[in-house]
Amino acid sequence: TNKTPQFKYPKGPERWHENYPLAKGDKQSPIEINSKDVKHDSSLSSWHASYDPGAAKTILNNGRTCRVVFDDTFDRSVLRGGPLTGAYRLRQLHLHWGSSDDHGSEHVIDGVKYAAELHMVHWNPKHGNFAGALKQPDGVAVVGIFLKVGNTPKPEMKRILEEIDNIKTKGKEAPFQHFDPSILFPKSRDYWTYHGSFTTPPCEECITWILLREPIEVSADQMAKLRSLSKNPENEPVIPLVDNWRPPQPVKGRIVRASFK
Ligand SMILES: CN(C)c1nnc([C@H](N)S(N)(=O)=O)s1
Ligand SMILES: [Zn+2]
Repeated sequence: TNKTPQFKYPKGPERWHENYPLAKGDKQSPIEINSKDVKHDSSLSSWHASYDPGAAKTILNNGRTCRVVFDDTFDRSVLRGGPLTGAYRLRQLHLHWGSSDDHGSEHVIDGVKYAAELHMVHWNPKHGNFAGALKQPDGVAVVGIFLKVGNTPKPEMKRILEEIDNIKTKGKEAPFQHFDPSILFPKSRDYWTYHGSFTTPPCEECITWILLREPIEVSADQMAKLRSLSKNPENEPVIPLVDNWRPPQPVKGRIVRASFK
């Protein structure tokens, strides 16, 4: 039972376009990826992240997701290679998850919905600042990592989930330092890439998506921990922060390339 995703916006995803016209664009995200339609591109190089653990600053609950914010005032934590030209600066990471383990990811792979999807948002400094990058087709690069419930959970996820108790309600923020998000990467560097958008309004179509093929494992308890976050501010009636995912959008003829055969 995939309950309709809940969002902080007064309207659900089907009505976002009434206030955010881009939401009805031709390059919206997320999308369903079907391996039969994917094109292997042997010219795609491998991607490389060089993150400075000292760039991690805080973790916050913005009522929509839990987000770790990084210092992006210079090329301190960058992503290069793959489909990208130049170095993109890591700005923040956040997650999308469901109300149960059978759904929660935004992208759907060959019909599979993962329990959660982690996004690492990077921007291209050639566009001056983040706001400027949002207006460019090559402005932003998001690495997406799928999370599935398993018996050998990644110890590195613990760091983020340990902080959850300090940011239970909307607006809560806690220091989050000495954290290198590359420890969350799976073994394989295989990825799909396509051009799309932010999955929350205003849904700017400025994103080069790099979706890692190999999911990482989290435990059922870790998923329950994520679902213990609330959308409401402190001292207000509890609204569980779950199902903060946008449903797949029309592909509209876009080609999804794979770095692997
Ligand atoms: C402006 N920023 C950083 C973002 N806007 N929308 C975001 C979405 N959560 S996603 N999923 O990254 O497109 S992140
Ligand atoms: Zn996201």
